[in-house]
Amino acid sequence: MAVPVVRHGLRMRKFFNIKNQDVAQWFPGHMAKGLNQMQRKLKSVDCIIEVHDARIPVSGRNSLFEKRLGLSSLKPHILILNKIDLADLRHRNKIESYYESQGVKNIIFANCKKPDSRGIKSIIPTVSELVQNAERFNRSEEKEYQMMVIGIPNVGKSSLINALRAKHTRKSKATQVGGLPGITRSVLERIKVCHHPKVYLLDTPGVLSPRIPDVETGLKLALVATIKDHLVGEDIMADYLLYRLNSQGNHSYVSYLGIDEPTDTIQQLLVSAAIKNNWMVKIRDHRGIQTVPNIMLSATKFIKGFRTGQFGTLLLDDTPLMLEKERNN
Ligand SMILES: Nc1nc2c(ncn2[C@@H]2O[C@H](COP(=O)(O)OP(=O)(O)OP(=O)(O)O)[C@@H](O)[C@H]2O)c(=O)[nH]1
Repeated sequence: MAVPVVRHGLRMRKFFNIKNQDVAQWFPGHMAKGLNQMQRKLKSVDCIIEVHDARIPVSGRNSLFEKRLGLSSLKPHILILNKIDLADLRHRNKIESYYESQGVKNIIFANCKKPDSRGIKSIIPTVSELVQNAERFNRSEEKEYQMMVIGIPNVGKSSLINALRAKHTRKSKATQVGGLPGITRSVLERIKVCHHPKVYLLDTPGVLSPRIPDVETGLKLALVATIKDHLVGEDIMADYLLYRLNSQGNHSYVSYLGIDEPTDTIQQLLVSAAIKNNWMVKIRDHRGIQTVPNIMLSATKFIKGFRTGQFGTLLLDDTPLMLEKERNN
């Protein structure tokens, strides 16, 4: 346990620290195939659209995309930071300058649930401009543009395709959207998303980086539903969420869970929430059948609160961390 400090009126741990976590076990396997497919299709692509979750604007991007697909060095590349309805973007300019220092120039903040929003509207014009100003190699005779949408699982790639299609063709859903990571598994599907100019998109399966660099990154990926909950454990995810909320002085979980006061002890939070909400479970022990607080249900509800925006807009990456990373590079 790290040394406690008082932050935002709450006595809490200074660092998030869990021991003996083998982060490698959180990697879901079955992911390498997707990248090979994408690499094979690269020749027929004019622009790469990478979607990432704006709540983790810096963490968790797959470094293999850069290595295997070249990104901006080979083809025009746009980074879409999606789910801005759930993300705290007060420091949007810091995110942009961080990426600028990394050579990522084209960033669009978007909400793929709103086809008529500003971010979504700006995508096709940005793509057209980038492609017109780029060397199209073997595709210079082609009138149509083809883009490939890439990203880690569950960041909204299929939703982006549906939003563009709804916006520019007035057609409804073309590709399946899911709340669980890894919905898009099939071969790359080619979908028309705009008539003028003619733009096609290739949907791709979500591909995580094969190496999760540290426990915190793994927990952020799990909280934004990129790694399946059971691989990580809802109790650990809930503990990290509590730590992040408390660090930001966000105690809105108190009223959401109906508990009496903020706490930095996950066990206390889960037990009190279960008792207050009557989330109980029957277990059998040496004394017979007992009714006890269902702390796993509390953890699931707490995480759901985060994912559905009940604690307001949030950022799981720290802006100072970005700046520190920037300095170290
Ligand atoms: N709140 C919010 N939810 C979004 C947004 N975009 C997508 N989602 C939700 O995020 C979840 C995943 O969306 P998908 O479009 O299936 O994500 P994907 O990247 O194609 O997922 P994989 O196929 O697993 O790689 C779904 O529940 C979507 O409804 C957004 O801008 N805001």
